[in-house]
Amino acid sequence: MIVELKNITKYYQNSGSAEKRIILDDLSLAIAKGESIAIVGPSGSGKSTLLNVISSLDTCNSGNMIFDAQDLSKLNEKELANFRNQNLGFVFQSHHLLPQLSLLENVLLPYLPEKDKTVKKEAEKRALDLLEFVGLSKQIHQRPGQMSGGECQRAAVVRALIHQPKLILADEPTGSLDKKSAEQLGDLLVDINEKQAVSLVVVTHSMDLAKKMKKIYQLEDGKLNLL
Ligand SMILES: Nc1ncnc2c1ncn2[C@@H]1O[C@H](COP(=O)(O)OP(=O)(O)OP(=O)(O)O)[C@@H](O)[C@H]1O
Repeated sequence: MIVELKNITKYYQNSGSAEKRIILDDLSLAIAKGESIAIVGPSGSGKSTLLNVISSLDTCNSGNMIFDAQDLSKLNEKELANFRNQNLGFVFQSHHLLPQLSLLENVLLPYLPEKDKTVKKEAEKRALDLLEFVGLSKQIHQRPGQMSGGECQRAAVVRALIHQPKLILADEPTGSLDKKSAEQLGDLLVDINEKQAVSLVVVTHSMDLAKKMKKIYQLEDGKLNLL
């Protein structure tokens, strides 16, 4: 398993109030290595919260989160940050590329402080290969403002992959795209999941995107149901 959530409970409680608002209710989930899953559910059902718990960006009130056989509850903040940097790739609804940098520079940004020339060269080779894989090899020197929304989002996927993560977490990755670009991005994520040996968790309102994943879970009343 790449991810095992065991009996996760997460609630919010206003200060001074005894009432708890339960978002994740004794929820368990196992994601196999190489698997792709979609999490769907009504607005406010806790999808982003769940994604944040999986990525260790958010804590839960009880339960365990195991990643690749490692119990994350045993790690401190600094160790968690290292864990995220090494193992996870994030794709958001907006691409968050820096407008003043070229596409290639954006993708290689995490390697800017890198002093080891071999590591840098290898990252550059990976960046060029991945940019070719997503069909952007001709645009590597263009800036985000000179590219379409779909192209920027594909570049954001490459940025998420550049450090060879084990798991990609995507929160509404097609939410800002038109139908055709959304379709292309969904296919790209599936292709990457299958060919780059990376597991994939996608949170979305789009059933078109969800259906491309191997499993679809519906989050409702704090519980996950396999559709
Ligand atoms: N820091 C917080 N304090 C209190 N309540 C919060 C906090 N963060 C989130 N919530 C509540 O938790 C619930 C779940 O939020 P979440 O963003 O996970 O839902 P979602 O399913 O991703 O929604 P959407 O589909 O609209 O993005 C919401 O009702 C939200 O208001």
